[in-house]
Amino acid sequence: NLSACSSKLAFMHPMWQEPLAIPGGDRQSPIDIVVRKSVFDPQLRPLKVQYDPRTCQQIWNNGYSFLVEYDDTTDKSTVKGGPLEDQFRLCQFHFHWGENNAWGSEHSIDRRLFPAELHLVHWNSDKYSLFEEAVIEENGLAVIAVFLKIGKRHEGLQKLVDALPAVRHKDSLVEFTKFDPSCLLPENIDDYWTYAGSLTTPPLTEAVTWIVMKRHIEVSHDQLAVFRSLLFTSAEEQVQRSMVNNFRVQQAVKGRTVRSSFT
Ligand SMILES: NS(=O)(=O)c1c(F)c(F)c(-n2cc(CC3CCCCC3)nn2)c(F)c1F
Ligand SMILES: [Zn+2]
Repeated sequence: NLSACSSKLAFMHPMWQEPLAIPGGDRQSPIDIVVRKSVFDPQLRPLKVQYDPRTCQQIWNNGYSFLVEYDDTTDKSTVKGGPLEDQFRLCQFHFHWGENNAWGSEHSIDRRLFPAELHLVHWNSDKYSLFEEAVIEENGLAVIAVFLKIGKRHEGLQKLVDALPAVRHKDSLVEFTKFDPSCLLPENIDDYWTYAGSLTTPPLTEAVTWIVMKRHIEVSHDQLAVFRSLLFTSAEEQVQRSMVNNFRVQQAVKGRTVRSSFT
């Protein structure tokens, strides 16, 4: 059962050494979302997502995940509404996944883990002029999280899967264009949980408004297996390490309220 697996997770080697001092430390991510403790907020509006596939530029392996990066010099691919007061520009999306299908997501719903989790990273272009600026501000980023389940093949994802062998090693980069990330969103994006959190990778800054989708998407076993063929290590390193279990350990909720857009 999953509880046994999650306790086993505790003994797994986390992807990186957790820093001793964390900035602030009272709104860290990821967390377990306890559904019965979430609070319905009728003032949460529908999310407005507008992505232009022409802003898609490249994929690179940063040694934590593979990032699909977008041109964020104009407001062509944006998210607003929902819990957001401002407009946020898409800068990249990436995933977190496990060594098998029993775990891999960063967030969980009532302790239920998923085999993988998609993060669409946006920064507040109403208040800041660069991602690097926004990443240290408390209302700087908005990340949309979508859980992945194993099931039927995801046709839209296949173009991305086919490009992954070209970025197998850390620091490799390949041109990747005309990809519309809205194909990775569930049909219904009106049902989500939202809470104040942080980046789950360094610099772990407490800059993120998290928007966690209630509905998951399906990808095939073979598609997810290609994610696991990536490497944490660069081509020069002697010992190659498979890029798997690239999720952070879950953090204390510390009195935060998780709001839901649905009852
Ligand atoms: N899991 S997450 O929380 O959705 C998540 C994010 F939100 C991120 F912003 C990043 N992120 C990290 C950098 C390096 C920057 C290098 C310049 C200084 C700022 C960090 N680029 N994007 C990231 F890697 C990630 F995993
Ligand atoms: Zn992430």
